[in-house]
Amino acid sequence: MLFQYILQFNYVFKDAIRILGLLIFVYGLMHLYNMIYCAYFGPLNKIPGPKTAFLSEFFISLKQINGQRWKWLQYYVVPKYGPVARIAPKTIIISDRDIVKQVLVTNELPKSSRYEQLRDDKQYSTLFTARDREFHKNRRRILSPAFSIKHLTFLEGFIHSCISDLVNKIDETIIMQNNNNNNEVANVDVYKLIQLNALDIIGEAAFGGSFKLVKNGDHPLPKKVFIELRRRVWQSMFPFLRPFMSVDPYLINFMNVLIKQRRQSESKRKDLLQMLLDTKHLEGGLSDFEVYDQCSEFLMAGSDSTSFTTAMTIIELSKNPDKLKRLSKEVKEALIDEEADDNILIPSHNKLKNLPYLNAVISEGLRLYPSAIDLGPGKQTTEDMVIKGHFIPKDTIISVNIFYLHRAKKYWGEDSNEFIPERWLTPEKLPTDCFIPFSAGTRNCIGLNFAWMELRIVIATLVLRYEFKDIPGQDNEILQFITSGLRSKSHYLKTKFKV
Ligand code: HEM
Repeated sequence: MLFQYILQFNYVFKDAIRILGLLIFVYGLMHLYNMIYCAYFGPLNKIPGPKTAFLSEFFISLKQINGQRWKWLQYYVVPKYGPVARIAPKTIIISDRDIVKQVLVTNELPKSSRYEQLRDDKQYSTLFTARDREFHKNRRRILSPAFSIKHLTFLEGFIHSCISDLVNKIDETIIMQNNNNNNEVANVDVYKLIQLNALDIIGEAAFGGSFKLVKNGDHPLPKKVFIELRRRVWQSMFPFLRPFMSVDPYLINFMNVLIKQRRQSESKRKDLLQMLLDTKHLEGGLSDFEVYDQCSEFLMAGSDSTSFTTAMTIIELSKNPDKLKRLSKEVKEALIDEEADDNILIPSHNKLKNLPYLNAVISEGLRLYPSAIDLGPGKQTTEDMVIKGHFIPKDTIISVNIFYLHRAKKYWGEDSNEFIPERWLTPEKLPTDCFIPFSAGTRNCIGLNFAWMELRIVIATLVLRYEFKDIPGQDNEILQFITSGLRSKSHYLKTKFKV
């Protein structure tokens, strides 16, 4: 009896396995058919591009993981396939000024669904990851006062206090390397220090106080936030990993304590954190979780981006002594009657904001080294459309090639890859619509004014106090994950005090 039962169960079990196998096979076949159909016969098949990349997102995800996606696009895909190229089953990259304008400004296409994967909690969007037009408009309206010209004066104080740490650190390095002789040259890792300085500034502006990274070299919070960013990038590329990856409780605890302390404290700093907390009573104001989420976003969006441009601009100046000299002369003359505080002169933004050569140098830095090389997660079409003769079906993801627009010879001339700030002194001759380091349209960077202020003050302080000379032969390979940076995370310059 038992034997018969086992035998019968065995038959049923085997049949079930066979049916399951057949179902999996049919599903696989359908999936393969869909993949091949979408790749080579679907509505995007007229757009040129590397054929293997049409089959699956996997190819581009692999390049994204090791930071090389941008190089593949700039030096292989765009030269070979032109201004509208297909780089994945449903993704194209555009490298044409008119098309970019249409996508970002005229049609204002919404962000792609990939931004949802970058959220901590899929239900809660931040300003950066918002897709719904109305939600974004409302959130932007609420957050804009924190970045307004009026509020920048409060934020400027935070920048100043962090820059004194930066200057003290560089001074200390010069003095230490030269056995207390102030007139000698030292090798200073300017790239690294500028990166730490930008994090300290965001710490001051959005987390209640500087992380003191320049001074002490370490603080767990920024490290954890960047691990968190990596987690989100991974889950955006491989959504099935989401259930296995959770946010580090340290981050939430840190912010919870900070928010609680701030709510209880009498004296309120006028920083970004406070501005966000004060929205609680407004319509559409932020909950405590959203304040935490938004501040973390400022840290991710506002530190590496600003520090990359600042550092690369200083590195370019160190390779171009005549331009460095011209800039420091302009800054020095503008500050002739400014008093140094504790022997450190950190210029006020008011004195710097209209200096033509300083602005030209920064624009050139932003042009050659835009931290958002292309708007990777992209925009998404909401209906079929024709762009400059190309049929683009609904739900296509469109990546915007900022790097190409900034460097194309056809827009900027034969010297487009060279660092020539002078070109900005006659802006009427420039293709300014091809200059979009902060993106364009309603989804442009909310931190634009803050970033410009930081760039001006940091660069002016440094060129006023030090002479820099490049040390050739260092690894200058750029990697791009969400923002870009040097692979080596360091670049040394020969640095000495100005006489
Ligand atoms: C040189 C420095 C910076 C550059 C080049 C830059 C660039 C950009 C770009 C290209 C975007 C559009 C991204 C997209 O569409 O996916 C953006 C958006 C954004 N940036 Fe920046 N950024 C900089 C500094 C900052 C700073 C300092 C902050 C904040 C403290 C910040 C916060 C944001 C936020 C919150 C958004 C989303 C805005 C929205 O969707 O309304 N950025 N930035």
